[in-house]
Amino acid sequence: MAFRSGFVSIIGRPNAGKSTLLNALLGQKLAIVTHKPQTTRTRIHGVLEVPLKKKTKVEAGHPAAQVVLVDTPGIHKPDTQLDKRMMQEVHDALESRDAVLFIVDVTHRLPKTPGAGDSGKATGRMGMSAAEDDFALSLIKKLECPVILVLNKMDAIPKKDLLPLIAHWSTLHCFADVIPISARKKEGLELLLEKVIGQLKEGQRYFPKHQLTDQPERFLVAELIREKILMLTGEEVPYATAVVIEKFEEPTSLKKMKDGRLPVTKISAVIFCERTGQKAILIGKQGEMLKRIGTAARKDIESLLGTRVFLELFVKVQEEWRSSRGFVEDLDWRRQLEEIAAKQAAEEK
Ligand SMILES: Nc1nc2c(ncn2[C@@H]2O[C@H](COP(=O)(O)OP(=O)(O)OP(=O)(O)O)[C@@H](O)[C@H]2O)c(=O)[nH]1
Repeated sequence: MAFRSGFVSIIGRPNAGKSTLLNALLGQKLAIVTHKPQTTRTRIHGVLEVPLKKKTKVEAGHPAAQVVLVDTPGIHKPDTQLDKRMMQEVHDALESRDAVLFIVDVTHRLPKTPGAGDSGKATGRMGMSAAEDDFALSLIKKLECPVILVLNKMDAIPKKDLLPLIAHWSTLHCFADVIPISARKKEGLELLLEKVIGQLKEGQRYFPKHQLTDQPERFLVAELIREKILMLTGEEVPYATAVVIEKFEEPTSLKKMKDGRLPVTKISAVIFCERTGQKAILIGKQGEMLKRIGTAARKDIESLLGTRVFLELFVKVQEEWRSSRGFVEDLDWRRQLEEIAAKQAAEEK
């Protein structure tokens, strides 16, 4: 069976489990995950190498493949410049894809269908939920590539609820397949992969075999810091926060030092927030909150980089940055990368 390859975007509403699915398929934490909606702000490429699976009496099998998975921000109606940027990332991720995984959180109650008892009109939270589903569906309706419906969080509902869910979603769109999974428990992923590879065309690798992502480590580091802020602070603070790495000094060698300890990566990061009150929360009494964020992030960064890490964090106020187009665009890691390259080139001259 010839090698297959392709780009597969994972889209869905905030909190559906897109990042959890990406990490589960890759077997490695690439995207940050929290219980808070709108955790993911940019699209993340995760490169998955899948070995050949031979056909058996019970399984169809599949050829070897490279699947480039694209995690995206949750689909929502944009409000601020940051929201607009996040939705642009979703639209970009839907451009010329080989397949799309439309992921749905099955713990969301289904809106009532017309004629089922009362007026049939969904109101309140449920009505809003139906409107958000409609908005998400309107994006996939325009696609020409196959869309697989992924019913996630099956571990959290009774099995008997599956059929009504399939019936409901099948009336809304003609999906290439419907696969129930639990991304958290890693259930149903084999079948999902089989179906995904079934949609890919024969072709060469897009990325070298052992490359996990196109996102450089310094940006993964910024995300790990943001994840700890999301986990440790409440209310509006996490949403008003952006992390920018200002210094990222890697050790010259990854070999252990003479005293047997691992070498050190020196990192400085700025945490931007919108108001002085938020800054006070992020720093905490006698710097206690910033210390907790730093300690938690450092542990994860050390296991990502395989070195010890010296991490310095600073908090700065940038009023209403989420509504500033220029600031939001500067946060884009692809743009930051271009700027770093330009700066280095200027220094070398
Ligand atoms: N019970 C259960 N919870 C899950 C499952 N998959 C994800 N979750 C939880 O759902 C929450 C959201 O997961 P994420 O992976 O961050 O969701 P997302 O779609 O990437 O979210 P956004 O970045 O906000 O768009 C987290 O608390 C996850 O642990 C699952 O299969 N079962």
